[in-house]
Amino acid sequence: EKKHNTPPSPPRFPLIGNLHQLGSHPHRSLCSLSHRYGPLMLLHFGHVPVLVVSSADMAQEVLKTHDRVFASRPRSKIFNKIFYDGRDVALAPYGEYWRQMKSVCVLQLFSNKMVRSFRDVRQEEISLMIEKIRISSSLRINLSEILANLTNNVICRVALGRKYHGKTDFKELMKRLTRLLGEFSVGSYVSWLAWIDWIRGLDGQLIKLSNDLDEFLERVVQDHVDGDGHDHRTDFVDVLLTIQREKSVGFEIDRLSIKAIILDVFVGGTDTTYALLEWAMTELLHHPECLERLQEEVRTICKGKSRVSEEDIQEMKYLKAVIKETLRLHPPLPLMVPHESTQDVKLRDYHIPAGTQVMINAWAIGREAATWGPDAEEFKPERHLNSSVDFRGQDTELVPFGTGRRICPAISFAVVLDEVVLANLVHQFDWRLPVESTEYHTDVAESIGLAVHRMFPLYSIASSTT
Ligand code: HEM
Repeated sequence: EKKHNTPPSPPRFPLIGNLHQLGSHPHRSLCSLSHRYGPLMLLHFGHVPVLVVSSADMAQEVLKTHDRVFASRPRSKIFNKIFYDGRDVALAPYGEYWRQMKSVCVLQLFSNKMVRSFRDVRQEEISLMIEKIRISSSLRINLSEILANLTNNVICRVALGRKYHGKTDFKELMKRLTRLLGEFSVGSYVSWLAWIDWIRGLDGQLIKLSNDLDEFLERVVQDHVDGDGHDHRTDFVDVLLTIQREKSVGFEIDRLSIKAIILDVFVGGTDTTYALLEWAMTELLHHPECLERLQEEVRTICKGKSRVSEEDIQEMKYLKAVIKETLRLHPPLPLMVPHESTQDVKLRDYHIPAGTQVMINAWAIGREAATWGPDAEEFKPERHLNSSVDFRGQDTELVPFGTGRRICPAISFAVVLDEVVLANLVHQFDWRLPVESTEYHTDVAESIGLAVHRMFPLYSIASSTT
């Protein structure tokens, strides 16, 4: 029998396979490896074979041509413990349950109508943020913290109907969750032995956290059932409870599914949406000429207005280019969410067996010189002004939200929020870096974990223009 052709693999160690090559920023290490071994590599994380995709062409093959074959997710004991055994959307295996839940997301939770209905939530939270910045005008502020709070507040109000403060603070739970998931992510598989020890230590934490999260979500859903303590606007829990009551989507959705979807919204939506804003401000502060150009656009279109509205945004071409360029260089989920194949398939000349895990390096694809030219590493929003390449799923050159069946269902939701926040920030204030930080920060350290934001907070100085 003819031997199957497998994609090129870097040499590996017994037991750990290629884990030692990942380092703390796997998207970067995998990108370098792909320069040597090609856009389709077969690595081994421990004993698990993982296919790594690092070019727009190969992403086209995997996520477009063979979309259906690669539309499942690897099962992970850890993630399943937290995410209600894959009853959420993001980690559900490909199949009927996932299809129904995804369509609830696309048609009901993140529809254009729904996104529009939260306009005043966004505006109110932006006004609160602007006031907070204004009282610290000319002082050094922790902009990262301000942006993280804003994102968290908006998503809390949209999903749960109100902000949750207090001792069993949801924010605190989310912090614990992100930290734990980050530690479990490939970035921390430092060495096999250390890894085993450390899994043991984390196990207890995991069970405790998963119980705390469930208790919190249970309370939120029960509050909604009882009609307690949230505002009159229809939030995500309301929508899901209505579907449950009316059995309106042709399948049973129970309380577990509701809690699982809400958890997805927080885990998938908060850090990502925040990271995009933080990177956009970081790049603008390092490229004053871009900041100036953006300010000129925003201030011309909103001349005489006290704030930027969501209609104004539609005309702001440079603003959209800034967001796009930030997503290209800093995709908040640089390795997206892992996929898994459900059938044997041939990719180019390679045989890929069913059950293969796949990582798509959106970060590497955004920096490919073949697509983006010799200045691919540079922040240049102008490059998008006369280009039709977009991130909404049609072009595999830019895949910060993925593409194909598993594409992020909340693109508009996230982008509208980030655009209107960014426009208001530069409309109301002039911005600069504190003197002591301008020199070192040309290559800003990235955090470790699934969603990549800055390792250290962005401090900056705002001066009010009004
Ligand atoms: C800038 C912000 C965001 C980015 C960059 C982002 C990126 C992504 C990516 C890369 C995927 C995986 C695609 C794939 O596997 O092929 C994804 C999936 C998903 N995202 Fe987002 N996302 C963002 C915001 C949000 C928000 C705000 C929400 C919810 C409120 C959300 C909910 C989801 C869900 C539920 C999935 C799973 C879809 C599925 O498995 O079928 N995302 N997102």
